[in-house]
Amino acid sequence: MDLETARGKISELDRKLVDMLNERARLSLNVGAAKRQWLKEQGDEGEPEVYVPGQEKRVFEKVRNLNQGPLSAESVCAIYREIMSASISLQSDVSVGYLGPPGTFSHQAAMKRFGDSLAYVPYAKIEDVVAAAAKEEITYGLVPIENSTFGAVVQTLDTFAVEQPSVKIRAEVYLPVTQSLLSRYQLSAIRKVYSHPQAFGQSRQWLDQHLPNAARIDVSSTAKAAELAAAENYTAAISSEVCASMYNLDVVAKDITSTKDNTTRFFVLGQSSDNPTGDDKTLLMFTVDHREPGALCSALNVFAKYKINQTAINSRPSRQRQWHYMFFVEIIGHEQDGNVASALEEIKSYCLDLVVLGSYPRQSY
Ligand SMILES: O=C(O)C(=O)C[C@]1(C(=O)O)C=C[C@@H](O)C=C1
Repeated sequence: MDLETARGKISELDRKLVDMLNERARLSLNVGAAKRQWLKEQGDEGEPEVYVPGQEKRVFEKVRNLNQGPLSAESVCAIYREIMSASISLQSDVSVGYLGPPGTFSHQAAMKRFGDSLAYVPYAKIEDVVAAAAKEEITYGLVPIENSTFGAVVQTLDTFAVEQPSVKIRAEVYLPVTQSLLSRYQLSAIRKVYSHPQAFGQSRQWLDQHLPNAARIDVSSTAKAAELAAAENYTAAISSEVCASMYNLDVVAKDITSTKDNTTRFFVLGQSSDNPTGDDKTLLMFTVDHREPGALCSALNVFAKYKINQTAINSRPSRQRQWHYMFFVEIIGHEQDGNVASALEEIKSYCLDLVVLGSYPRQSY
């Protein structure tokens, strides 16, 4: 086929594609109206949830399976990400808060999950993102929960303990994370390194080897670190490569993370969890009476009894009583699944307080 013919055919197809995209958009408006109507029938005058992670997972799985190439599954999914982003923004004005400034891994994870058509709002602290989501200053908030190299993000767990009744986890997002050393200086001239404690933890071996004498200063985010390194002499930041161009820095060393496949998991917080999809996880937060021998063990045994798998367990000081802990346990299943509901009922007798932080579709990306 010659150039002119091929371009002519593409142009014809583009016309059809735009028509079809708009047809899909009109259907999405119908979906929005149907959700509103359903809520009204339930006597709820509030706004329906526009972002439905379970439905998006089904759409992504379907288009992946339908795809015959030559486009890669990733390309088709990226296109669909933007189609659904536009669909969300058509249904409602949706804003997503994240730990800023722009360029942080939280920002990248938010963009990965919500696409280009929504409004993004940076906050200086994880606590501020959670509080903003709780007050509905933003529609959704995105917070880091754990990293595959350095473990739990304790600020997020501690914030859940404070804000727990007012936000629900709605979705999880995984983002591959590559840390780099950014600076205006060569390695030998660097005296001080700024970064977030998580990024220092993920790059400790490289730093010990290559910059053992440079001071390591914790700041609120990796993008904040880049901003500071751009303004101060003889300093560097451990940050994302994205921040090099954003803050006018050079990439002095690329991929300094201690482990391969370093990945951070994030939660999307909103007003409610999604409906069960048949493949969900649930995060619980509880305390047990530590004067009772084996209290934690008795609580966890309930999950074994109902054949519920636990995927993670973390503990944080309760801050109410010394040597008293808040446990965070993630299990397979949805709060509304029969076996989970029964286990939650039973486990209450072993817990001083039990909060379901949310149920969300299981993701691998
Ligand atoms: O099915 C829905 O609930 C929709 O709002 C439609 C749609 C889509 O465009 O496919 C849009 C946003 C949701 O996150 C999921 C799916």
